[in-house]
Amino acid sequence: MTSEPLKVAVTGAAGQIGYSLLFRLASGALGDRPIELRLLEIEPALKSLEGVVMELDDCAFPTLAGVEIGADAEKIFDGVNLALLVGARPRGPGMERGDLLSANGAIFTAQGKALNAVAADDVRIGVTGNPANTNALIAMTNAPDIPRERFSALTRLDHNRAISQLAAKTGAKVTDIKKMTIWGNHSATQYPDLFHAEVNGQNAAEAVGDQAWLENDFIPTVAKRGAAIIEARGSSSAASAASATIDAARDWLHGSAADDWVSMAVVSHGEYDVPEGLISSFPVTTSGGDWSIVEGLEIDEFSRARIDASTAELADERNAVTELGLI
Ligand SMILES: NC(=O)c1ccc[n+]([C@@H]2O[C@H](COP(=O)([O-])OP(=O)(O)OC[C@H]3O[C@@H](n4cnc5c(N)ncnc54)[C@H](O)[C@@H]3O)[C@@H](O)[C@H]2O)c1
Ligand SMILES: O=C(O)C[C@H](O)C(=O)O
Repeated sequence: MTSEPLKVAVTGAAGQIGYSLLFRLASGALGDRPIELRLLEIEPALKSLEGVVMELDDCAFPTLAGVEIGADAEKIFDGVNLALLVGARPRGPGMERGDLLSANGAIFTAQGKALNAVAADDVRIGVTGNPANTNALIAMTNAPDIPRERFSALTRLDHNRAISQLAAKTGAKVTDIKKMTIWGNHSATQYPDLFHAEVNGQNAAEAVGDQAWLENDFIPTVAKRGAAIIEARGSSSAASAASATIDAARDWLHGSAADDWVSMAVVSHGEYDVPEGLISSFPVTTSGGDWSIVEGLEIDEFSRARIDASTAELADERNAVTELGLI
């Protein structure tokens, strides 16, 4: 195994999510391999980022091999093995994530181009900044030399939220819950699926045995959790988003558990009739740095309608960013 540091870029590093994410990355959340952080920010935020770097230094983390900061994407992304694209404006109260398309889309055009030019051959790119799926699509389209399968958008937070809600409902431990799936967009149309999930080996929908709860409580609670947090905190989820960003990156690099799968928004090749080329959330397993969509699940009418609604929204977002000239 190489002891060369893993070069990890984080954008928006001086933001809320960055303030949690950087310390977890630096303290070994991705494993024992030393890590070199490459932190990208806009010029006005660099001073604040310098303060965060002082704090990173002060932690004396054994796994932190170096930190570089800057506002030039081509310098910061040079040779990176993992790029976590967090930097983007968050939504405020009353906004939908799709409202951020034009505000944030341009960031991902430029960053996709920069990654295409200078990232390491083995780069993996995880997009957390909203609207995450379509931002990942923009970055992917602007990076034609990087395989499309190296891009993903974060739906792991939704996945974790769904596990937590189901555990609370059934009295099970979160570790007793397997095979959770989030389908579609990281938005209010997402579909958290209990029909393929398991609680202690039992089908989750059967274990719950309460279709009204599933439809009127579970699905909307998970899908609208981001808005509930904005309403309560006055700003969007940060520590939980950082934690999910790490869960997703760790499983992508090191592999998912043998008896389980995870949710990742990845490029569709037409699986489950999701239109080709969209970045949509699927059940995936990961191994050796690659993901594969779990195939062969039976999709009933209830699930079909919800997957179709969310992927229709993704197709609309793709049309919108095409019209904006971003892809
Ligand atoms: N996918 C998810 O599950 C999920 C969860 C929570 C938040 N988010 C999203 O993550 C994003 C960041 O959230 P936050 O709370 O950290 O926001 P924040 O406003 O606290 O931080 C964003 C940071 O990005 C920086 N930035 C802006 N443009 C940039 C650019 N071109 N290059 C580099 N940095 C840039 C800003 O200066 C700022 O420091 C938002 O879009 C938010 O909606 C996604
Ligand atoms: O909801 C938001 O805008 C923030 C984030 O995407 C979340 O799900 O918490």
